[in-house]
Amino acid sequence: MDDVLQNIMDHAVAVAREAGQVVREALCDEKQRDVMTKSSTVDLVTQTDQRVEHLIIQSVKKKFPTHRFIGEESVAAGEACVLTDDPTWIIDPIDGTTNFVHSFPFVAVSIGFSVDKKIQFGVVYSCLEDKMFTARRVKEHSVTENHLMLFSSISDVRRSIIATEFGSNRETETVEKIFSSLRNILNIPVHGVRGAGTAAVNMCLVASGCVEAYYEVGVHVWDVAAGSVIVEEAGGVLMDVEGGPVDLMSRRIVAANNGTVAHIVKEIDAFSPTRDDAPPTQ
Ligand SMILES: O=P([O-])([O-])O[C@@H]1[C@@H](O)[C@H](O)[C@@H](O)[C@H](O)[C@@H]1O
Ligand SMILES: [Mg+2]
Ligand SMILES: [Mg+2]
Repeated sequence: MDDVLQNIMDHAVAVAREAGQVVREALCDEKQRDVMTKSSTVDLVTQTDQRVEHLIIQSVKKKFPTHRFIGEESVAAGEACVLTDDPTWIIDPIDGTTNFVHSFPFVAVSIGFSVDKKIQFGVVYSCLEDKMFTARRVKEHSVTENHLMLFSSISDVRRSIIATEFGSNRETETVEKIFSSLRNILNIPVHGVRGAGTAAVNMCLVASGCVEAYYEVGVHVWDVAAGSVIVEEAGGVLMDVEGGPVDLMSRRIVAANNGTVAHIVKEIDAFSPTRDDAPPTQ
């Protein structure tokens, strides 16, 4: 399986880089950043998100015709978000669409690959920074990135920077929960709170020692699938926001450099969005 998996991963890296070039070119063309909305007026999508996802899926289908897909924009168009044991590509064609629309410099192509419901490798290409983060689930740590800094060994959360996002749900109750968690984290106190505007890049910031932890409630499996293996293979830990094992379909995640910092979970005012794999409502 090793050579076969490496061949698949090599293709993921190549198609992520190709997709990143499409994103960079689209950034220069207002039309290709025209905004449409999905679950809320601030949950943005553009024709470029859709075009990049199509490019990736068609490229993979040619080489690996039996593989399955979970793509953010395919799910938005009505495809089921169901993870089977089959080889499955979990794709966020543009993670950080709001950043893309506003030319804010953190925009990633995120590709996770699953077999037997386990993420085998992750590829996150931060395409405006031209940083390619990859990791493959093997015994030894396998994270590669051309700018990887030292993984953070900080275990005192009062000396940490924590990353999070405000998401795209503006319902009063959700916003209250988000600010309640933010207040609790800030009052630890931590050195700072940051957000790149993309879950995948936030997780790569954990893996590269730039922040000590990232948490969010409201993400989707395509936001975090690739980053999950990049964090773990860098030596980090994943957890649910209330502690316990992470469930990538639950829309809740903590990614931390170590188990001590992961205890920020006790500060998070958790809630449970509708799961990614929930049956469609009639
Ligand atoms: O939509 P997208 O840009 O692919 O992904 C984004 C995530 O990376 C981010 O963590 C979340 O807060 C945003 O609401 C959005 O979901
Ligand atoms: Mg995303
Ligand atoms: Mg996206």
